[in-house]
Amino acid sequence: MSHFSFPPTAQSALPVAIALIPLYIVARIVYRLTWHPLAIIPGPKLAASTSLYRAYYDVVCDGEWSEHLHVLHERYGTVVRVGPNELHFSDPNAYADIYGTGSTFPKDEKMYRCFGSSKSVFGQTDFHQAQKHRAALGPLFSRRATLRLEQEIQKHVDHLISQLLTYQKASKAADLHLALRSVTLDVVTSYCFGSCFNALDYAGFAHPVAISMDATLHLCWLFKHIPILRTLTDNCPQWIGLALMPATKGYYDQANQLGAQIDEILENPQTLTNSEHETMYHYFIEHQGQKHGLPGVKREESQQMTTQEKAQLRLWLLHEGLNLRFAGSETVGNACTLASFYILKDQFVKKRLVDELVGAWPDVDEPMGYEELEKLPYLTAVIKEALRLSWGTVTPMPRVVGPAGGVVAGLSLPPGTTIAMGNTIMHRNPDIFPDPLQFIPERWLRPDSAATLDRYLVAFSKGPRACIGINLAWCELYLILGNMFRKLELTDDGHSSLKDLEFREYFIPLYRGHHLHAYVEKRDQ
Ligand code: HEM
Repeated sequence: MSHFSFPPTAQSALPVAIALIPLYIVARIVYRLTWHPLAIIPGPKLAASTSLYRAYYDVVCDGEWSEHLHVLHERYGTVVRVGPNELHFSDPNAYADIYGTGSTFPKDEKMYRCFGSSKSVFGQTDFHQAQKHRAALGPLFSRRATLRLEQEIQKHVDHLISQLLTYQKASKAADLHLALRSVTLDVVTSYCFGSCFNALDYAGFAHPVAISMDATLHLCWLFKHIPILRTLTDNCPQWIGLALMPATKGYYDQANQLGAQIDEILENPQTLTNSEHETMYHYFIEHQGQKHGLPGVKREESQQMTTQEKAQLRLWLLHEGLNLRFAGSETVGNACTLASFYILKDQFVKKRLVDELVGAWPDVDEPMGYEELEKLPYLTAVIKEALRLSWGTVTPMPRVVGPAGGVVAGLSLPPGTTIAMGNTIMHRNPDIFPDPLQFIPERWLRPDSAATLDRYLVAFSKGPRACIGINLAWCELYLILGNMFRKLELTDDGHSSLKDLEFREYFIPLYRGHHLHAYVEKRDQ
């Protein structure tokens, strides 16, 4: 007998255990289809049986889930069981119950861990822990703080205009998609970290971070459905990651850059005094961190921190930084690109917008601030419509019902149920937004629109986990679009079509079509 053979009992138990696996799987499926508390909710049987149903649409169909949800609601009604433990809603009232004021549902760990920033405000799934983070970071994004930093934002917008004007001399079309991605990247990095990526200075606006995002975003669904891949990626040496996926270079570059900045600050917090304005580091390190029970530190105490404490704080700041960079640039960039697309395609919209801007801002050499721009009704309507059709996030943001159960749209839900309602479902509801796929700024000009429409614009989500950067986002949208269409005569190069706005769903929309390009001239009057 071999020295390595199993004892007789284990030897006979192993085949039995193997034989029981299929039985267990079948029993689980039967349970899910019959006795499970969600068994009465309509939906595809396959979805109720296994989460591989969703994985198929996420991974194999390349980010097709949110589109598939529209089909499911057509077929099954306003509540659909889309996974063994998961419901998706389309009733507009459900949105308020899931996300609105008073909602304390935690975020779904299975989804949010795939982004690899669990310590950030965004990645914090626990409701109460997230509120502490929001209390610490919130003041950086208050309206007052944004107004204080308006000139900083304007500086980048001015640079965008002058960089676009270089295309006038070169007589070639500028890549507006990358230009807008670059300006939002520069704004968010200088606003949050006090050190700018200078993406606008790259030839063709092709900063590696702007490029790498599109090239790596699709990995998130693999990470979600095979979590070990996330763990391996986070822990493997960078050179292996780079060898396997050269497109991750931009991601690693920014993580290294941010990491170096954090190390410097932790080593010598006095460097914060040299900063031109307050950044996320000031809010966490100086004012708020400790106050809210987070691993914050006061400047003078940082020298006494143990290596372990420093590592904890470093990871926390890194996650926050990486997330803010992502959350703050792609979203605003997408909304600006989409607005530009429709403005350039529709001469009526363009004329009405330019007329309004020229009328309100006759002398282009005089600055026009955010607070004046936000009073312009047509510009406001264009921005709202662009937010509606750029969706914010396109993946329904999953929340989990707590141990006490919950009620959504009048339906009682058992503990542990994952619930969501996607922004595309809300923004494409024809009862709220007739002709939902058409870009119609005029819908926001109706006298009753503030009362009837505003609450259904959910691009920033709603409630206690809504976008923390909303004030900064609005300010950027007004300054970028207001300045671009007042100061420049932009003409579509004729190569983009509606097809290019078709997206794959990777939490945010991923546009793979031809980038919007435009010829640029200076507007004289
Ligand atoms: C047009 C621009 C923007 C849109 C449409 C947008 C949309 C959203 C949405 C829908 C969420 C909720 C995500 C979820 O529940 O999983 C969110 C959260 C968040 N956003 Fe934004 N966002 C924008 C700009 C920004 C900016 C400029 C920043 C900051 C630099 C920012 C930072 C955040 C953060 C930190 C969260 C997480 C909040 C939490 O989980 O409590 N966003 N955003």
